[in-house]
Amino acid sequence: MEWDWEGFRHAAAAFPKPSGIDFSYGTAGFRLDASLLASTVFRAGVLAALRSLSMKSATGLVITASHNPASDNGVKLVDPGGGMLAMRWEPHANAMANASDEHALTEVVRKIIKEESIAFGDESCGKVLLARDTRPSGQILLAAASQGVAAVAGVAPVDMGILTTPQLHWMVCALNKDQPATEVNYYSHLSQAFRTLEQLRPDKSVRRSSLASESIIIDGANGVGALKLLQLQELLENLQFEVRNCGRAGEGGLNDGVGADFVQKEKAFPRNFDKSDALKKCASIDGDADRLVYFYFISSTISSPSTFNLLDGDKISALFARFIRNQLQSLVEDVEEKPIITTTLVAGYGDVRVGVVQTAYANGASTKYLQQELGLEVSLTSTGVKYLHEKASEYDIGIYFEANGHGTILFREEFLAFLRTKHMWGKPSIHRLLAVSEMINQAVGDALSGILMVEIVLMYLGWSIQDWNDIYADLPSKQLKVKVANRAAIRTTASETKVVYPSELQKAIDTEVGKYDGGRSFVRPSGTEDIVRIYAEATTQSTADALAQAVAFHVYRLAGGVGPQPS
Ligand SMILES: CC(=O)N[C@H]1[C@@H](OP(=O)(O)O)O[C@H](CO)[C@@H](O)[C@@H]1O
Ligand SMILES: [Mg+2]
Repeated sequence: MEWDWEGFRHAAAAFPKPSGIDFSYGTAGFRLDASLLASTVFRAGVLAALRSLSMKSATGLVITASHNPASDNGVKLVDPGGGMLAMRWEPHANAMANASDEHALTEVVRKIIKEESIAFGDESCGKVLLARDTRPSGQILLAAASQGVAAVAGVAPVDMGILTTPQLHWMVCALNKDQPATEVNYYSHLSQAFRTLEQLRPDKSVRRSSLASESIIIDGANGVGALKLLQLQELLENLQFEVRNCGRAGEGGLNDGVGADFVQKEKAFPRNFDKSDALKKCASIDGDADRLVYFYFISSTISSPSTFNLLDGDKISALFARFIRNQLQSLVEDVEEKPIITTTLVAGYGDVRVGVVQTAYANGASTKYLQQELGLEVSLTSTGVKYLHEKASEYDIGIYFEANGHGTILFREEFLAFLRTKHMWGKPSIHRLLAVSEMINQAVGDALSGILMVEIVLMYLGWSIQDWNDIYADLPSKQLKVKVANRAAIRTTASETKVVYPSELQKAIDTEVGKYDGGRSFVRPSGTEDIVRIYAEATTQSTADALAQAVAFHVYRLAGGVGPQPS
């Protein structure tokens, strides 16, 4: 098959790059005001098509700006395994997005084809699955991406319509395993696994604690996830949830005072929730349904003030880790002698490596709980799901979550194959682990499958949301942002916990940390905004606040702060 370069240039010329913008494939793809994105998504379509040819498998592309305002949009690329675009290809994405015109773009594409040894022939055929969230700009941008895919010889775009980001990841993964890449199959997979886990509950009569409630109220962020939750609900007999903020008239706009990012950052009710929901189990997902947090409110009494309780990604991770650990423990023959299962010797398999992956933003109390209470190995990576996912895939069972609520549980294929051959052992824990691997999205963090997992674990334990919250108390923490002239001026090491440049900055942070009992602080340049983030933890809220303030001041002073100086 001949590449029609003239046709390619012609197609690209219809999507001129806006001048004066430097596009960057950040922590999670390109994201910007929607009016500036047509050229970028066309080019992302071209890249997804090239990646498909290079891997001889289907890839994916989703138009979304997640928790950002409705006027923004963005594009995320999905690799054949269902994970995010291989980091090695990100420079290609940047080079293409920033090519000045169709001629420069053609040169960049030729270079990528050569570097990646992409072959074109009659037999070469690729496929790119495309989806979008509910943003008004989505349809036009998806059409641009589709034209980008079609501009590459031998690659077909397939429009999957409106989906959550994790649904598209799941479908790319399914398609490449020759399974039906349909929404119906996604729901039936999740709901079937949920039912299996319900049936495998050890003691169905386990008494729920007083606050345990079957029902759950979910804030859908007025986005795509809300619509999909309603579809999922139809297949679940024993799990009731009420979805608020579905984008109905009068409920407000996408991500506008609603959604997981809002709830996690503000530690406050999203719109359409209030004090009348006291003691109810509530959850919130983000605008593309790849993040999940839980929360509940306790009203004030004569002796205590009201509290808004957030159960973030760290707490979800701890709950999942506890469940996985318990299931594995019952696979070990001499449980008594092996109460701690960082590695568990399972007859016929050997050491099962279980690990939990966190970033430096994980609350110190969660790390302590995982290590000391559960006896699990905890690894630290840089911020960004792509790093956590990669690390988690090194384990037989790897649990990863960012504090913001994005995460999942990954099972190594060899370990699952082993479990499948051991069905005859008759141990329910084998069937439970297999069902969890079917229910929880193996491609990427998925709020929908996350909700099912949280609910089933609470059901097993007979726990209320408050019981779950009480597994550990978060250390008081504070996050601040400082605007600097050039965020690249700060360089870090040790999974972003130490500054290497400017070196005086780390010395100043160490001095400040030394002043506070139990203090911890680090700074890093954001990968999604033009700022430096400051994180501080201490034994009281006022000392955590003071430590964060002091460190923010040093960032401003030593790393080229602009605008108002932190006090
Ligand atoms: C502290 C924080 O929440 N950082 C977020 C944020 O990245 P930054 O590089 O910190 O801007 O957005 C990322 C993409 O959604 C997410 O992966 C990450 O956890
Ligand atoms: Mg998201």
